[in-house]
Amino acid sequence: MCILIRMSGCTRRVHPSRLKLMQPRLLWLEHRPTLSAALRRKGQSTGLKSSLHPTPAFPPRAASVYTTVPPRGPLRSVPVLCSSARGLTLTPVAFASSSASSTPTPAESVKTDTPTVVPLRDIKRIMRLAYPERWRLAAGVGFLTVSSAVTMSAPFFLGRVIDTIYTSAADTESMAASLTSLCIMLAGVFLCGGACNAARVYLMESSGEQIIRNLRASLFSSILRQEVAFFDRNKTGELINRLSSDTSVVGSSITDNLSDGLRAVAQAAAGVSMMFYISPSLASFVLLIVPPMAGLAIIYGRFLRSISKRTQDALAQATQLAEERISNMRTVRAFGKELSEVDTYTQKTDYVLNLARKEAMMRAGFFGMTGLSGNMMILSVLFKGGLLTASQHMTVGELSSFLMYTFWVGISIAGLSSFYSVLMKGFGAGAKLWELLDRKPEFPLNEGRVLPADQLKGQLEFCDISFAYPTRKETPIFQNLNLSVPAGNIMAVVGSSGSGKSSMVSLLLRLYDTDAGKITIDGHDIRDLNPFWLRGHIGTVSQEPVLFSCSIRENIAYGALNPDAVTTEDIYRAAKVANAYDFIQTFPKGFDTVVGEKGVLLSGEEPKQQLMNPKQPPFFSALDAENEFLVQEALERLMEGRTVVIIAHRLSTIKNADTVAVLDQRCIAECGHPTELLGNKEGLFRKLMEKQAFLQEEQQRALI
Ligand SMILES: Nc1ncnc2c1ncn2[C@@H]1O[C@H](COP(=O)(O)OP(=O)(O)OP(=O)(O)O)[C@@H](O)[C@H]1O
Repeated sequence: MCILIRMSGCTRRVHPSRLKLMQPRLLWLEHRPTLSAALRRKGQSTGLKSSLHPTPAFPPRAASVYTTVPPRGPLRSVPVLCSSARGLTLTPVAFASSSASSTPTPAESVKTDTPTVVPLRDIKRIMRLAYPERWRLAAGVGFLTVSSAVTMSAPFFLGRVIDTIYTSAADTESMAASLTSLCIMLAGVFLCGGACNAARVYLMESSGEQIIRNLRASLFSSILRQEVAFFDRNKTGELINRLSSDTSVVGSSITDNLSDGLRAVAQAAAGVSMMFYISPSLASFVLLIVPPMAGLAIIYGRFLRSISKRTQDALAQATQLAEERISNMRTVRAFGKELSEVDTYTQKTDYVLNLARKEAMMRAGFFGMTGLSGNMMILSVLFKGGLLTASQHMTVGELSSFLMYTFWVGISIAGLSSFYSVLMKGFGAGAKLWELLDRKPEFPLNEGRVLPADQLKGQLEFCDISFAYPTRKETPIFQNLNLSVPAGNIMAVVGSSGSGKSSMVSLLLRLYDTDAGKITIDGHDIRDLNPFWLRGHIGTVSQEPVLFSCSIRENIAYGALNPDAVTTEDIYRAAKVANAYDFIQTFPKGFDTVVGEKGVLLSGEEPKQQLMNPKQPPFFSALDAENEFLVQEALERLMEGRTVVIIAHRLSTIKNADTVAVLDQRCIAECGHPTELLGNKEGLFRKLMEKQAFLQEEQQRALI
């Protein structure tokens, strides 16, 4: 449909390659955001910038950007060739907006209250999660029942063995016969129990992993569907922590743990029943200890649930910090902040440690109590059971069986308390996950009108637009902004840093909705259009290149609607249209060169040409001049017949535009043909251009 171009103050050209696989009607090229812009986005003052040098209207940029737009077909992203200190890189760029991340306001953050009782809906959520695995889990429970029955029958039969030894001690032969048959039978039963136990563990663990995987997939899908403002409020590291750590805590709380918990319940129930069967009076006496222990377990479980939630939140914050610093390592290194960042991270992890210590204290007290009560139970059995045996009310075998059941019941109660505590941890960690999973995005991803291809001309209208970012409602970016871009025209948008050039593009891509006014494409309000379709018809090219850590081939194919259906010929054709084919072929692995995260490995790959002739001037600087022409040419080809919005600072780029719009004071202050606007000596555009020219001269002089 149309093309949006954002360009910086230095050399920049456009290079078409991935866009070959798509058909945008609008392309946007963007420059690298400045430090001042980054600071502004964080809501900080720009004092640093003004103390270093006067705020330029168009700050000089460090990198050149080459971008291309493909011809027909659905557009998802745009490859960018970027010549910088790292060398020349090729990148797919889907959205070039330099979005700001700002601290979530308490009202906007996901709620964090922990109710003291597990709400029924949380239990239902957990059950729903386990539902797809119901058959495996049911089979697991079946095997569990058999293996528990075997385990719990063991003390009874072992008691019989003891009684056989004692009662038939006089008749050695019959004792040996009974003992042999009993032992053979018991060995068979135990073998069967062992097999059932193994089957139970396998079924429960594999369905556990499946549940965790389903949970992660649903969560990731829910996160990716959220509107862009959601990501301004919720930080990447935190979301990643939810995806990795919280899902695992929740998943294991309902699988391995559930399996162990069920086993503990079954064994405790069977054990208690057998204790009553053998000696009701002794069982009533021994089990008096259970009610106080159960009360203690409930209090402990509640504490655990709340502390687990706090621990997961604290961990998410620590991960957020680590993610942000590691992904901006160059900035950290440039400012020599490694040690202070380590301190900050250590403080965050210290907080996690403090919470873990509190949990450890409670755990120590609780498990100390359960251990003590278990031993007290055994002691009481020996005491009272010994008296009953002495008074001939119990045989030695019965006492032995009873003692073993007491052991089992003790172990099962300990297992139950551990099950309960892990389950409570799961509920604690799950609170935030449910909110993320249930969150409805503010705008739909793939709903709304789709215009027939023949109706699409690419006329853009910004009508009375007022807008402020959701995280900074008090700072309006636009107020009653009006701008019209006729279909097929090239419109250059200029303005000082922070005047809202990128924000205009974000609104056009419907990354945010306007507060008032509307944006139309061929007279259709973009809010009525399907956002997925809309973005598919807008090519955006940013100066800030984004490469995924896979091969150049995969990076180019990323732009296609169905990357798996893209053939090698498609990739080569796209690269040729972008004038990037020869350049890519110079790498030893050609299109299979793995570019590494953000493309860093690409600069490490020495092109063959340089390897062959080390005396040649550095490859990239030689290629730059050549590429400048190639990319410019490719871009010009691609701009034909499309509406193009260029965000640029250099007069050489702007003067080819049909119209220039100058952004100032939250609206379009001047609009007209570049020559006409330059003719107005008092005009804002003229002043901006003079400042730019001055800066370039200054730059040149500094370089000399
Ligand atoms: N996601 C965001 N959340 C909050 N504020 C933002 C966001 N993105 C940009 N801003 C703010 O909006 C204002 C306009 O930013 P924008 O990036 O559109 O300006 P620009 O003219 O493109 O600037 P530059 O040329 O320096 O990139 C700035 O004050 C910026 O801090």
